Amino acid sequence: MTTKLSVNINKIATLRNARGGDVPSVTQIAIDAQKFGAQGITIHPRPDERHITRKDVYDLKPLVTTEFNIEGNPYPDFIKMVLEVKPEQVTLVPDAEDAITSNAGWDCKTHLDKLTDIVSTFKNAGIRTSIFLDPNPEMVEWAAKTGTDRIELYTEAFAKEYPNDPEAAIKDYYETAVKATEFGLGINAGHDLSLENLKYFSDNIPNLLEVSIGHALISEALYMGLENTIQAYLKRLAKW
Ligand SMILES: CC(=O)[C@@H](O)[C@H](O)COP(=O)(O)O
Ligand SMILES: NCC(=O)COP(=O)(O)O
Repeated sequence: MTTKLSVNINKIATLRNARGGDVPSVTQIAIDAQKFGAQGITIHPRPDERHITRKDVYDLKPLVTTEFNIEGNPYPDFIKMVLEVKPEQVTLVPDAEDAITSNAGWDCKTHLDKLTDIVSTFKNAGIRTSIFLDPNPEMVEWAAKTGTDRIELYTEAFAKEYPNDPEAAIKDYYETAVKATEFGLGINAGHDLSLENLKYFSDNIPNLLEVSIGHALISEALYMGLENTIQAYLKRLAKW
């Protein structure tokens, strides 16, 4: 089983918004990223529209011919928009409106009733659900109780520790992935994954279905070009 690469294009919108026009075009990048081999497009429309706007979400829907993954904190407006757009997947992320970026996974035990209700709403609409989760094996059981299809391993801690001690960096993620498989949950991963750390991560996490990567990938594309960068990521994920 090869892990799918979903390219997060938030940072294209960041650059576009810097001048208020349509350069670079978020929609054209989505088309081209898929042409270059991306197996999904991920966006994270935040309430302040710092990068991806609501308009982007609707504009992108007909253009994503691979898999469309919309991430966000399930505020009522977010839920309404996702139900209207109907992406292949929605990823629930518990970040505060003013957070500089996503910075934690869900406490599924504390928020069990809320998450169960939201997961059910999306699944009844035919949208696959994924819950952003810290690498904590004990949280997997609570994630499973929500009825979610998948978890997304929040990989910032791995990315930070990997250069110093790869085995220590992967340990909790491996154990969480094993537990997720035991509970029948699909496994996604994302946040701060890069060309440097991705192969080690994907080689050591069993049953990894999808990685969503944006910040590093778009930054690396400034030097290598988008097509070369996407191809380099796909090579890291290939299981020869
Ligand atoms: C959930 C996650 O870790 C990232 O997908 C997040 O979307 C990054 O958001 P920013 O691009 O706003 O940093
Ligand atoms: N879910 C993670 C994602 O979509 C991209 O995170 P990052 O690569 O921008 O840190």
